[in-house]
Formats: sequence, structure tokens, C-alpha cells
Amino acid sequence: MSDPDPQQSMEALASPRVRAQLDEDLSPRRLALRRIAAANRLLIEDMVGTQVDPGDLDAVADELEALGERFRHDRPRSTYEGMAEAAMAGGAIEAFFDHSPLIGLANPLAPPIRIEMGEELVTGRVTFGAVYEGPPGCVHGGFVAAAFDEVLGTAQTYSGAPGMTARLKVDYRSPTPLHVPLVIEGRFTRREGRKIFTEGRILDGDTVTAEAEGLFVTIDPTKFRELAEGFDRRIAGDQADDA
Ligand SMILES: CCCCCCCCCCCCCC(=O)SCCNC(=O)CCNC(=O)[C@H](O)C(C)(C)COP(=O)(O)OP(=O)(O)OC[C@H]1O[C@@H](n2cnc3c(N)ncnc32)[C@H](O)[C@@H]1OP(=O)(O)O
Repeated sequence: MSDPDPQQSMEALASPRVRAQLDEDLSPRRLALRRIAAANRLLIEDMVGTQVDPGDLDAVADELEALGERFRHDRPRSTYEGMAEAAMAGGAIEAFFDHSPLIGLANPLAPPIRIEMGEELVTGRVTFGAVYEGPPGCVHGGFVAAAFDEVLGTAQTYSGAPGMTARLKVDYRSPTPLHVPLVIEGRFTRREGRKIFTEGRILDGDTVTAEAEGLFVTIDPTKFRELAEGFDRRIAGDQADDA
């Protein structure tokens, strides 16, 4: 496999993550989807430990089920649908990052992490709410790992030939608190052939709550297309089974 053009890789993978979080030049559809996600995110957060009167809970469930009907799909979906075509046509790839489960402003599951890219350092800023709770008052360790995957996944783009996560090692140093602004730092440290090494840490003020090392392996960009095509084939197969 020939090395991807570094400039093209950065354009394709790194900056769209950052551009995706700007509020500039948004279509009315993207703006509305972000509003819906923000309302949904707040709803999910507020549901934790809700004080709604027990006698009203069934009525609330009825309302939510009715609302859910408006979003119902006839088949499983992928947020990457149409991405390859958009990339080829010079379309706005960043719109797809709106749906990322970690940074996506149009994804209610995303905390969301706000990403900044400096010359050598990626900084993620996030406040995890109650919905991410593991130990009392603290972030679930799986979400700590997921946050590292996203921030180190961004840092690896400094290699010029980004790839997929092959290995992620997390050291949990002290409990990571909920409801507190956290800083997640990520650095690209070195590249050996297709292997890209990164490291990072999570800071609560001056306290390091977790450290991580991530290994990424450069892949041929067409692998993303193959993954998308595999998804389409699975869905087509499921629909044929249902017919
Ligand atoms: C159209 C535009 C599209 C844009 C899309 C934007 C998408 C954004 C997506 C955001 C995504 C966000 C991020 C996500 O969430 S990525 C999601 C999580 N990651 C995955 O699902 C990856 C699954 N794994 C794989 O697909 C393959 O295993 C990969 C591709 C990683 C490597 O398989 P491949 O067959 O290619 O390579 P290889 O096996 O010959 O290995 C090569 C070298 O690497 C070394 N090695 C490998 N594994 C390990 C390991 N565990 N520990 C230590 N070393 C390991 C190996 O020894 C060898 O070294 P050496 O012997 O050469 O020294």
C-alpha cells in the first residue's frame, strides 16, 4: 500500500472534526438536528433520578413513544451513508462528524467533547453528566476509554497517515468526577511504518485522573468504503430475510 498524501489525509480526517464543531455556515437542517440533539441530550440527563410524580410516568412514556414514532426508520441506518460520495464531490464531510458518539453536536449520546487542535497538542474539553455515571459521582471507566479513543484518534492525524485504533491502554489514576469541566490532552509521539503511537491524559484541574497510550495502524482509506459497503450488504441481507 502506498502512503496516503499527508495533506489530503489531514483534510479528510483531522480538520473536519474541528470544523464540524463550529457554528458557521450551517444549513437549516444541520442547525435543527443540533437543536433536537441538544434537547434530547438534556432530556436523557434530566431523566436520571427524575422527580416526576410516579403517577405521571406512564403519561410521560406515552408522550415519548408518540414522539419516537416521528423518527422511526424502516431499517437500521449508518451515519456514513453518502459520505464517500460527498467526499468525492468535495462535499461537506464535517456534517458527518455531527453524528459522532463522542463529539457529534447532532448526536444526543455525545457528551459532547469539544476538540481543539494546536500545533502539537489536541485538547478535548468535556463535562460528563449524570448519564455517564459509573462509581458514585464519577465517570464510568468505559466512557473514559471512549474519550481517549476520540482524542488520541484525533492526535494520530498529526502523523499524516491516520488509521484505526489497534490498541488502547488506560491507567485509571484517580476517579474522574462528573459535572466538572475536564481537559483531555492527546499527543502524537512517533510513527514506525504503519504504526502510529499516541499518548494522553485527563485533567481535573491539576489532578491527572487517567492516562492512556493508543496505537493506531494506518489503513488504506478505501477500507472505510469497504466497511460502509459491508454494512449495506448486511442490511440488504436482513431486509431479504424479512421479506
Ligand atoms: C471516505 C472518507 C472516509 C472518512 C472516514 C472517517 C472515519 C473516522 C473514523 C473514526 C474512528 C475512531 C477510532 C475508532 O474508533 S476505530 C474502531 C476501533 N478499531 C477497530 O475496530 C480496528 C479493528 N482492527 C482492525 O481492523 C485491524 O486489526 C487493524 C486495521 C487495526 C490492523 O490490521 P492490518 O491487517 O491492517 O495490520 P496488521 O495486523 O498487519 O498490523 C500492522 C502492524 O500493527 C501491529 N498491530 C496490529 N494490532 C496490534 C495490537 N492490537 N497491538 C500491538 N500491535 C498491533 C502488528 O503487529 C503490525 O506490526 P509490525 O509487525 O508491522 O511491526
